Amino acid sequence: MSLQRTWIKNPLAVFTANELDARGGIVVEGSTIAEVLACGQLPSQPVDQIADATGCVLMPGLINTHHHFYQTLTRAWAPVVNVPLFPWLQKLYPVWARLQPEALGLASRVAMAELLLSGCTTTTDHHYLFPQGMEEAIDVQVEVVRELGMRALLTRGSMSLGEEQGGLPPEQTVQSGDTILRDSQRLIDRYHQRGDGAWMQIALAPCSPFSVTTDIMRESAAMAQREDVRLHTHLAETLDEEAFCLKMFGLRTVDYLESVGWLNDRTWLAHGIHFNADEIQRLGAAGTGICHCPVSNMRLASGMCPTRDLEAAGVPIGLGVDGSASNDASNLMYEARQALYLQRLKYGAEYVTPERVLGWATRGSAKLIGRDDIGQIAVGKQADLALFRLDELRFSGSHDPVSALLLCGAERADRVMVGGKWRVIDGQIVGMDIKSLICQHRKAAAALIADL
Ligand SMILES: Nc1nc2[nH]c(O)nc2c(=O)[nH]1
Repeated sequence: MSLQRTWIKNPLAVFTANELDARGGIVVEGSTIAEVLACGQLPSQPVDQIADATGCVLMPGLINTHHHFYQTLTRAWAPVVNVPLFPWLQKLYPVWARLQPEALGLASRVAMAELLLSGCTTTTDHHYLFPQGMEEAIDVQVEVVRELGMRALLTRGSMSLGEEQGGLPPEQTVQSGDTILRDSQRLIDRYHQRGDGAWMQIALAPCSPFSVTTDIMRESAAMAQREDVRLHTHLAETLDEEAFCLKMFGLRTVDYLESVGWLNDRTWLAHGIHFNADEIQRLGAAGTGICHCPVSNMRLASGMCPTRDLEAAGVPIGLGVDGSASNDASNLMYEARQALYLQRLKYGAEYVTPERVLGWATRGSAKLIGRDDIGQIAVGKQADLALFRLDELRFSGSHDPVSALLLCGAERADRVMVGGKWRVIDGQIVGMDIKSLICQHRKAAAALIADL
């Protein structure tokens, strides 16, 4: 049986994340991109369907490389609106310790729906809370990913260093090393897909230096190498974390990372702000990736990721929205806009261009999660695509369409395709009752903080 061929025709402009000319549109065959047409070029063979992209910017689906979906239940919670990371976490841990599977399912659905509507086709999630009753948290998320038809890299997060051992999280939120490793192995065996076109992948993600033991860092690295899966953690997010590492381990953060076997190209780090020049060179030599989370870094006043210095040293840069208790939006286009403006303050307008930032959100993010089959428009890549209409009021009078996406504040895709299937049409998620989801999610969010 021949595969269905769809010509996405007549785009106003195309951002390919490479040097290709795709002004003639692209042909999708089954789940992949079969033809990239230069200006005026026609498909080489007949097509079954035409998708009219008139007035739209066509681009690769965005890729989100850091999130905590469950935190959509604690957005804009008054007690933590005006505090930095450590007190923010200490106030929130007891709330999050109440999380149960149904609420996690709703939270994950809300986060992914927001991402999808912002043009995101692949997301990661860093889930590190497994209180009683939540042993199958990642399994719950797998079901939601499948329901929404996105690609995902779900990370098995963990916390094992409780307050009694000098860590930050309370005892009821930590697990034993054995439990963490057993579940990590189970999830890899059950869900991790390999190769081009993978829909579901698993990575290992001990939470942060102040919430996990060195043993679990080392053992996770060993398992990741044995199973060939990726490693993820928070690092160098705040100066409090740096002080913690110096006090607890007698090491700066990157030395600590190296000491536990993580300074390599299997690892990508969330935030990556507080590095010195030598550490930046070492991260680059190792090929360790950094996920820049500008909104969270501003919200928690954590600092500013040194993206240009990192890139100059060879560090791959991607983008992430971070958890919704510190952003509080799961909109990757909005995040890209914030990255553009924040980074311009440090590195100037000439370096921090819309194309560079969209590159971080697509091809750069793909590299962080070890994928070459997504994040750009080229023949043979997965047909993960986003189309943004530029006929809304906010774009009126704009000239350069790709720049306009960020400068005029695009926030909602008109159409989104994942692996050749339309998941968003006319700005609506296919088959999803958003009103009902909001109603259930709001109830779950209210229940989580009730009586506190
Ligand atoms: N922005 C965030 N940083 C963190 N560090 C840590 O241990 N947990 C978190 C988190 O949820 N968000």
